Amino acid sequence: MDTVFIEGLTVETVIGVYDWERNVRQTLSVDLEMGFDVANAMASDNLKDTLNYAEVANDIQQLAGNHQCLLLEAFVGILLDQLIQKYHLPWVRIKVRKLGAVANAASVGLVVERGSR
Ligand SMILES: Nc1nc2c(c(=O)[nH]1)N=C([C@H](O)[C@@H](O)CO)CN2
Repeated sequence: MDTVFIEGLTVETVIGVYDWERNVRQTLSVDLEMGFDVANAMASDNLKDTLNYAEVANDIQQLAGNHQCLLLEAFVGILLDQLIQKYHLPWVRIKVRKLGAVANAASVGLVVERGSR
Protein backbone atom coordinates (compact mmCIF):
# COMPACT_ATOMS: atom_id res chain seq x y z
CA MET A 1 0.00 0.00 0.00
CA ASP A 2 1.26 3.47 -0.85
CA THR A 3 1.24 6.27 1.70
CA VAL A 4 0.18 9.90 1.46
CA PHE A 5 1.52 11.88 4.40
CA ILE A 6 1.45 15.21 6.17
CA GLU A 7 4.28 16.05 8.54
CA GLY A 8 4.53 18.75 11.18
CA LEU A 9 1.14 20.36 10.55
CA THR A 10 0.59 22.83 13.38
CA VAL A 11 -2.94 23.60 14.56
CA GLU A 12 -4.26 25.79 17.35
CA THR A 13 -6.99 24.42 19.58
CA VAL A 14 -8.45 24.53 23.07
CA ILE A 15 -7.34 21.27 24.67
CA GLY A 16 -6.46 20.07 28.15
CA VAL A 17 -7.86 18.86 31.43
CA TYR A 18 -6.71 21.68 33.70
CA ASP A 19 -8.71 24.87 34.35
CA TRP A 20 -6.11 27.19 32.79
CA GLU A 21 -6.16 25.13 29.63
CA ARG A 22 -9.83 25.82 29.01
CA ASN A 23 -9.13 29.51 28.36
CA VAL A 24 -6.20 29.35 25.94
CA ARG A 25 -5.39 27.93 22.57
CA GLN A 26 -2.46 25.53 22.49
CA THR A 27 -0.42 24.26 19.58
CA LEU A 28 -0.55 20.67 18.39
CA SER A 29 1.76 19.27 15.74
CA VAL A 30 0.27 16.50 13.59
CA ASP A 31 2.12 13.85 11.59
CA LEU A 32 -0.29 11.77 9.54
CA GLU A 33 0.27 8.79 7.25
CA MET A 34 -2.64 7.51 5.16
CA GLY A 35 -2.70 4.31 3.16
CA PHE A 36 -3.78 5.09 -0.39
CA ASP A 37 -3.10 3.48 -3.79
CA VAL A 38 -1.58 6.23 -5.94
CA ALA A 39 -1.29 4.12 -9.12
CA ASN A 40 -4.21 5.87 -10.83
CA ALA A 41 -2.75 9.32 -10.18
CA MET A 42 0.65 8.15 -11.40
CA ALA A 43 -0.94 7.27 -14.71
CA SER A 44 -3.37 10.21 -15.05
CA ASP A 45 -1.39 13.06 -13.46
CA ASN A 46 -4.75 14.29 -12.17
CA LEU A 47 -5.43 15.49 -8.62
CA LYS A 48 -8.91 13.97 -8.64
CA ASP A 49 -7.35 10.49 -8.77
CA THR A 50 -5.44 10.80 -5.53
CA LEU A 51 -5.82 11.72 -1.88
CA ASN A 52 -5.44 15.50 -1.73
CA TYR A 53 -3.17 16.15 1.26
CA ALA A 54 -4.00 19.87 1.14
CA GLU A 55 -7.70 19.05 1.60
CA VAL A 56 -6.87 16.72 4.50
CA ALA A 57 -4.72 19.42 6.14
CA ASN A 58 -7.63 21.84 5.84
CA ASP A 59 -9.96 19.27 7.45
CA ILE A 60 -7.60 18.99 10.41
CA GLN A 61 -7.44 22.78 10.81
CA GLN A 62 -11.25 22.98 10.72
CA LEU A 63 -11.62 20.23 13.28
CA ALA A 64 -9.13 21.88 15.63
CA GLY A 65 -11.10 25.12 15.44
CA ASN A 66 -14.47 23.44 15.99
CA HIS A 67 -13.69 21.24 19.01
CA GLN A 68 -12.50 21.88 22.54
CA CYS A 69 -11.45 18.44 23.77
CA LEU A 70 -10.12 17.66 27.21
CA LEU A 71 -7.80 14.84 26.15
CA LEU A 72 -5.56 14.39 23.15
CA GLU A 73 -7.12 10.93 22.88
CA ALA A 74 -10.55 12.48 22.21
CA PHE A 75 -9.12 14.87 19.61
CA VAL A 76 -7.34 12.04 17.80
CA GLY A 77 -10.44 9.83 17.98
CA ILE A 78 -12.68 12.45 16.37
CA LEU A 79 -10.06 13.19 13.74
CA LEU A 80 -9.50 9.57 12.78
CA ASP A 81 -13.24 8.80 12.63
CA GLN A 82 -13.75 11.74 10.29
CA LEU A 83 -10.79 11.02 8.00
CA ILE A 84 -11.41 7.26 7.75
CA GLN A 85 -15.07 7.83 6.90
CA LYS A 86 -14.56 10.72 4.45
CA TYR A 87 -11.62 9.25 2.53
CA HIS A 88 -12.31 5.52 3.03
CA LEU A 89 -8.82 5.00 4.41
CA PRO A 90 -7.83 1.33 4.87
CA TRP A 91 -4.93 2.28 7.14
CA VAL A 92 -3.89 5.38 9.01
CA ARG A 93 -1.17 6.27 11.50
CA ILE A 94 -1.20 9.55 13.37
CA LYS A 95 1.25 11.15 15.75
CA VAL A 96 0.02 14.21 17.63
CA ARG A 97 2.43 16.26 19.72
CA LYS A 98 1.29 18.78 22.33
CA LEU A 99 4.09 21.29 22.37
CA GLY A 100 5.46 22.66 25.63
CA ALA A 101 2.71 21.05 27.73
CA VAL A 102 5.00 19.35 30.22
CA ALA A 103 7.98 20.99 31.89
CA ASN A 104 11.35 19.95 30.49
CA ALA A 105 9.77 18.01 27.63
CA ALA A 106 9.75 19.39 24.10
CA SER A 107 6.45 17.66 23.47
CA VAL A 108 4.13 14.93 24.72
CA GLY A 109 1.47 13.09 22.81
CA LEU A 110 0.06 10.04 21.15
CA VAL A 111 0.72 7.67 18.30
CA VAL A 112 -2.37 5.81 17.08
CA GLU A 113 -2.67 3.38 14.18
CA ARG A 114 -5.93 2.05 12.76
CA GLY A 115 -6.71 -0.47 10.00
CA SER A 116 -4.24 -2.62 8.10
CA ARG A 117 -1.81 -1.86 5.32
N1 LIG B 1 -2.59 10.57 27.93
C1 LIG B 1 -2.83 11.88 28.24
N2 LIG B 1 -2.29 12.40 29.36
C2 LIG B 1 -2.52 13.68 29.65
C3 LIG B 1 -3.29 14.49 28.81
C4 LIG B 1 -3.83 13.92 27.64
O1 LIG B 1 -4.55 14.56 26.83
N3 LIG B 1 -3.59 12.61 27.39
N4 LIG B 1 -3.46 15.82 29.12
C5 LIG B 1 -2.92 16.36 30.19
C6 LIG B 1 -3.00 17.81 30.44
O2 LIG B 1 -4.01 18.45 29.73
C7 LIG B 1 -1.60 18.35 30.12
O3 LIG B 1 -1.38 18.33 28.71
C8 LIG B 1 -1.32 19.70 30.66
O4 LIG B 1 0.03 19.85 30.93
C9 LIG B 1 -2.15 15.58 31.17
N5 LIG B 1 -1.97 14.20 30.79
